[in-house]
Amino acid sequence: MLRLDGVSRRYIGAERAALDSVSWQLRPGVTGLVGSNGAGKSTLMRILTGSDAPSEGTVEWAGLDLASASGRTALHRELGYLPQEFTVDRGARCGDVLAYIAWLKEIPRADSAGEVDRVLGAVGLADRRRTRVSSLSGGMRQRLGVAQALLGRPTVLVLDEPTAGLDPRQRRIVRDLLVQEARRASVLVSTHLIEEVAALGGQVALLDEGRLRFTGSVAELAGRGGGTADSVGALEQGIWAVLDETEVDG
Ligand SMILES: Nc1ncnc2c1ncn2[C@@H]1O[C@H](COP(=O)(O)OP(=O)(O)OP(=O)(O)O)[C@@H](O)[C@H]1O
Repeated sequence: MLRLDGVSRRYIGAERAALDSVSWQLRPGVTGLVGSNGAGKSTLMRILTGSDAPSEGTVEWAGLDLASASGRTALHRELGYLPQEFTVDRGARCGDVLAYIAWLKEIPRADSAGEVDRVLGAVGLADRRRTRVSSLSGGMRQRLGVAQALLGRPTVLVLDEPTAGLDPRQRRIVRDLLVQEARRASVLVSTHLIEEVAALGGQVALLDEGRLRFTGSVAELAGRGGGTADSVGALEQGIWAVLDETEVDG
């Protein structure tokens, strides 16, 4: 279980904490992470994956503190992460990029080629193994980023806006893929699209100005908005209701 306890993150010179006393754990299945621009979603994801350290509080994976090298190593064996800015050598071929990441992930050499083909197929890039990254469209590059996160069948998947820049059909392909992955993994997906949260189902975590304002199921959040989980309008209303409630509570 990946877990945050009292986590805050203050960037030097910033007026407020990017994350403020967040205690939370990532559950099995899919969780949509929502919040407005600057709410702290990417910061939370960097801290959860051990890419950044909290200013206060602890992050634990399977009982090990991510402040320790052993904790980070244990997590990285199980983790697939798509950071907000996924950058790779544009001159490299897609298959080589993935083979290199497979090597970093310590996937056995005998399995590497098969695994590269599997993840390329999963994101609809099966025919792009020898294509250079520079020749991909923006949406294809984004899907390559999703593909690298899937290498090695991780049990924890953290994806920062994986469907950003994808057309509706591709968004759906990636979304269905994540729902499928969530049958055997804990999947955290940040998004600005409420309809995406509805389509993913599962859990929702709502961040606002660095504070975790809601965690619960899509159905619960929609219920706060006076509707059912399949209603995007009810989910939007639910988010507003949560933010209003918290303001009143101070
Ligand atoms: N490296 C940094 N240095 C200083 N401030 C930062 C840094 N990274 C993020 N911030 C600030 O921390 C806050 C949270 O940013 P973060 O990127 O985590 O939000 P977000 O919810 O992912 O936003 P978006 O939806 O726009 O991607 C913002 O106020 C941002 O300006």
